[in-house]
Amino acid sequence: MPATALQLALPVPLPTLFDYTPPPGHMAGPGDVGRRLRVPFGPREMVGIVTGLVPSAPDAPPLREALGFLEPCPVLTGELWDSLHWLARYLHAPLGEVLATALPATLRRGEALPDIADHGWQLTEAGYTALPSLRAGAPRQLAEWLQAQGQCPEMRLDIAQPGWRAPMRSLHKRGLVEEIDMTMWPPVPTPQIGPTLNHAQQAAADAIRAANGYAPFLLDGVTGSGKTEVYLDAIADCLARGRQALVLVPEIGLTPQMLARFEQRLGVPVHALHSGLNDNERARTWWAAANGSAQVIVGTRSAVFVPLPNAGLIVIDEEHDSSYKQFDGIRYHARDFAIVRAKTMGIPVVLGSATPSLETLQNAQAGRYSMLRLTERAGDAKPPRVRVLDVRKRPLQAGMAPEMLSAIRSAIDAGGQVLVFKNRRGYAPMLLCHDCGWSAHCPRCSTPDKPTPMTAHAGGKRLQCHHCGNRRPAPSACPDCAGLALEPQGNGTERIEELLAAQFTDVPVIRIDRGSTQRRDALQQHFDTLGSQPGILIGTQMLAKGHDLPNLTLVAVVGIDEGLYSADFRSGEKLSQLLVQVAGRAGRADKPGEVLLQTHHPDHPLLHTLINGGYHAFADEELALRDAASLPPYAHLAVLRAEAKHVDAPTRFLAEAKHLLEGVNADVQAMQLHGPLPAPMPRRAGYQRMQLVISASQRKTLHQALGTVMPTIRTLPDARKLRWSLDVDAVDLY
Ligand SMILES: Nc1ncnc2c1ncn2[C@@H]1O[C@H](COP(=O)(O)OP(=O)(O)OP(=O)(O)O)[C@@H](O)[C@H]1O
Ligand SMILES: [Zn+2]
Repeated sequence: MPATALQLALPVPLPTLFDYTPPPGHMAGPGDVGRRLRVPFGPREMVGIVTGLVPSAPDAPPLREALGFLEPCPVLTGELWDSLHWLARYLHAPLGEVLATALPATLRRGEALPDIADHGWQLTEAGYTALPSLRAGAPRQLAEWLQAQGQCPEMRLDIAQPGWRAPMRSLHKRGLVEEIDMTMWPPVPTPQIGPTLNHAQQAAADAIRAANGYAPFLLDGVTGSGKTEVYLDAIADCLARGRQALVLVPEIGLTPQMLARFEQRLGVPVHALHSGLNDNERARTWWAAANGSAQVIVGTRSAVFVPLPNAGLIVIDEEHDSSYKQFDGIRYHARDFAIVRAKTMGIPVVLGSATPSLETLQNAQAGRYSMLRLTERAGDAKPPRVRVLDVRKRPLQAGMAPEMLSAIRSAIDAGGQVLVFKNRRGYAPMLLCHDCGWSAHCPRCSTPDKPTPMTAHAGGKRLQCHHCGNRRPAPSACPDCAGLALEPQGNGTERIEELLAAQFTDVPVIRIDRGSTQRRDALQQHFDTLGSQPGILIGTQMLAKGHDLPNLTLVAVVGIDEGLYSADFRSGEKLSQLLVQVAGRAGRADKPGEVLLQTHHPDHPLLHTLINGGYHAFADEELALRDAASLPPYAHLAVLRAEAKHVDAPTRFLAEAKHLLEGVNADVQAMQLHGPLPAPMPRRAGYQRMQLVISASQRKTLHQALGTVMPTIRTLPDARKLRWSLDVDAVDLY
């Protein structure tokens, strides 16, 4: 009988699988597929996944021997296993890298499977005694909370007390708390009843409940229309059928409040998966899903890889959000992969948005998705009134017209809250010498033709490149003429904050952007600081989506003009989504909302269409334009990118790739190749960036061509020397 070898996918950038003889004493069998195996690879050790069994030919050179399995059972099985194979083929990516991306980091590194017994905490006797005399601070606050809870599992702490680990450690050191094993979940509070669904919500909920098997829905509901209530109804129905539900949300949307709301309403533990968790926590949730003990999983992009042995529903909130697309490594799109999984599992999938992506709208129009519309706001809330403010020739302060400032004043005086939106972080987008015209550029991202300005921060004292992260102190004198007339040009959120804080000393003025809100719970802390009192929030697109601030009555949009004339074909879509979403924060409860949109281009067709016809009018026009220009969603794109310190090698590599693609047989004539050309951002962090855009009207054509040439492209001599990537369905051509 010929011996059987194990075939393995390893996390290496090669499209091949690797054969090994089984570890000593093990007879390979079909049950090994999907198991993690440690193997020698070159001088190193690696963890791979068994993909199949192969007969080892007696006359072939001897294979290396595997070191050992990491556990007795497969970690990847069933539908997820099949879907990941599909994903590797679709992205033309090595299977080993795709499988590694799907696994939680600890499992990828070869650590043991997590212990999913539930750990919890409680006060000790000493803790109860010492509590009244503890100093005020985080540990005391946590101890008081624990006293009220009795015993509390860690997962509940993650939701209700974000940042609990440090104060818990401090209490633990003093013997005031102890860790306990909570194999049984304490009951979640009895589910709270939500608002009675309105007619449109009920119709949407009924349609989802009636679905049988794979059924994709677009829940297209204006901002504040109560899409979340429809999701909750669908999830409750899924739980009642004894099935698991996966909810994908954008990075920004996953707040402790949102999790708590889901848990209260569903009456079961809600398992979160997001970048704020450590690797062990992520692995625990992943494995709890694989065991079916996690019934509801709410997570950001990478949560699309959780195993769902007993799935009943997938929800993708804000389906248009760009954070669903992975921008490096394995460039998957979580929304699209979620739909593929739903199809394989034969379950409904709900895509929700007030501003659906054009891809999704086109799928709905073509009848591939059922369209569910919520055209009115829920409850008594009314849509906000939108006014365009023409600021040509107006005197501006920190980029804001006097009418804007007085509107903010009126809103505050009426007891409301104001959101000032400016999609530019920092103090000013540029530092300029008024004497000689010198300006600060990033030395790592600029080219002679295309200088990249550095953004001024801290009132102009620091410089930062928003493309590569390069930072340095601002010079005190002009490096060219030694003059002292260095001036920050233009306006970012910091400068707006400076002005508003000086003018509105009677209310809190809070800036929210990536600079001020590094930590996940910081955003909520900002909201808590504000409470329901009058005040001003200044923010970038972090503030545009998903937040429900009942007292927000005015949204002041300062400066969107940069976006109106961008070269990227998706810029109109992105800008429209951003504007509609940010406008949608106003007037979500009983107080009416107003949106003031300041621009130097009041007659721009995009603004005109959006304001008079709304997002759908824009989308219809834009879809017609895309169709005429053969752009996505009417064409399918892949971008081959390459970069190096010097531009020659990337150019040569892409030219060879192009040559190979041109050589593919005749039935792929319907394919267009653009490039090699410098990327719209031709240099970043010292690397020259080139790209080749491949497009085809038929998805199949594109994939046939890529399938034919990618294996050869990987073996080109330059492929090993360069940084390069293939991005199928690229979203950004940057
Ligand atoms: N049927 C209803 N009756 C009364 N209030 C409701 C109803 N449905 C939802 N609401 C309330 O309306 C508000 C908006 O709901 P929700 O946050 O679900 O909207 P959304 O469609 O997700 O909005 P967005 O897309 O802007 O985030 C919430 O405060 C919610 O509690
Ligand atoms: Zn830079």
